Amino acid sequence: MIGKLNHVAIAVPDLEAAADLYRNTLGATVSEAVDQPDHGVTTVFIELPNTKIELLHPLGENSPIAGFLAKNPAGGMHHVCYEVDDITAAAEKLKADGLRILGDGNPKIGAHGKPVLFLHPKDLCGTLVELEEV
Ligand SMILES: CC[C@@H](C(=O)O)C(=O)SCCNC(=O)CCNC(=O)[C@H](O)C(C)(C)COP(=O)(O)OP(=O)(O)OC[C@H]1O[C@@H](n2cnc3c(N)ncnc32)[C@H](O)[C@@H]1OP(=O)(O)O
Ligand SMILES: [Co+2]
Repeated sequence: MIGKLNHVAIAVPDLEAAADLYRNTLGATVSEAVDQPDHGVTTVFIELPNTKIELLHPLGENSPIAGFLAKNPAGGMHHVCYEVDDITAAAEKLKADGLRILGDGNPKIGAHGKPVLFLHPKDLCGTLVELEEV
């Protein structure tokens, strides 16, 4: 069911410093910061030859990444995102297999304008997984 690795997300306490590090020290192609109010985060995307890195910083008072950054104040790897062809079919199969879909259970439009959803980290080897329909 899952296809390509779309991105690996890293939560960071200082988005500008992290973007500078990837741009100037690691020599990567780094986007501008974009607020994602529907997701409670600000994102910066880094283009790599075979995938993307998503830098995440909390936006607003109820950011879903606030707890993670409180536990990991220096930042850390937050989620991996796998591509799927049909997110509704994927969600139905995963629910039938007992995995918990986070939020209201329905896909939302993600940073690339495509439907995304998240699966509980305790159901997937301690790793928060995002699915993106491509
Ligand atoms: C920009 C849009 C989109 C895109 O297109 O790319 C994005 O990427 S948006 C990214 C931000 N959005 C989300 O992460 C949405 C889904 N996440 C959530 O709903 C929450 O973050 C969460 C997974 C439910 C965790 O919320 P939290 O408030 O931290 O809850 P708990 O404290 O109850 O955590 C439960 C349990 O899970 C552990 N945990 C939390 N976060 C992670 C994580 N990222 N990876 C692995 N494990 C995680 C947490 O430590 C708790 O464990 P215990 O302490 O053992 O109970
Ligand atoms: Co993501």
